[in-house]
Amino acid sequence: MKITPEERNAVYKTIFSRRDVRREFKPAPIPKDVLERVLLAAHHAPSVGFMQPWDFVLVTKPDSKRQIKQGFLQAHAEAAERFEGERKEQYKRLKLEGIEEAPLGICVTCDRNRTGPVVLGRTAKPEMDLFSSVCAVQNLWLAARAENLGVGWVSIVHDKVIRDTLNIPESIDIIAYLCVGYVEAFHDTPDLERAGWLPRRDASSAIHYEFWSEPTAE
Ligand SMILES: Cc1cc2c(cc1C)N(C[C@H](O)[C@H](O)[C@H](O)COP(=O)(O)O)c1[nH]c(=O)[nH]c(=O)c1N2
Repeated sequence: MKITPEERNAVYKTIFSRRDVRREFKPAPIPKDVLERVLLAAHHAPSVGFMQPWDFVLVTKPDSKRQIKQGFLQAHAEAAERFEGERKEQYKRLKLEGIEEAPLGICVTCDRNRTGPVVLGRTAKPEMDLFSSVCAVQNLWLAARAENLGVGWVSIVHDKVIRDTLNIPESIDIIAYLCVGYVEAFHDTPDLERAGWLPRRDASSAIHYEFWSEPTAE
């Protein structure tokens, strides 16, 4: 099956216009068929040894969101102390989650024992199962964008809060907590870029031919 130029353009459009969304979530629920398509796309991610270590815990109860939001507030306050001076003040001004505003939360997990102790492709690099679940996150993120759904990844929460709130067993790793919902708009550039936190690196500085090369001073 060949991808047509129009289809290729749609893929690139989706990739380049995907954003991490923390604000402007609309409360409208996500139709079941739309959510099923997005989750099916996530489930079709690549995985080491085809172990498919992920699960998706769907969170809609206000009480659960409230608990996770409380966890965010605590971790966020701790995080602020790690920055200094103006950077700290800038950090505190950033909006870094939409836990209660988004109609849906999705916790993506990784079952590191899913297919037994020896996994094809994991023998030299055991962390490959975790990376596989991250591939599922990215598939979900892009499929959601193609459905005009915003996704925001919230990692400023200790695992224990999410584990306790969602009753996730100790044997399962927590990979991501995602806020999902329709949004007012997708911005052209990342929030952190617009806020002056960091610029996008020049793409060419990330590409090295054959050997590692230090970035040249501009
Ligand atoms: C593993 C991981 C973890 C986080 C993020 C991303 C990833 C990949 N990002 C989103 C991040 O800030 C964002 O992707 C970049 O700023 C680039 O913006 P776009 O995603 O292109 O809009 C993120 N954003 C945020 O507001 N709160 C958070 O806790 C996190 N955590």
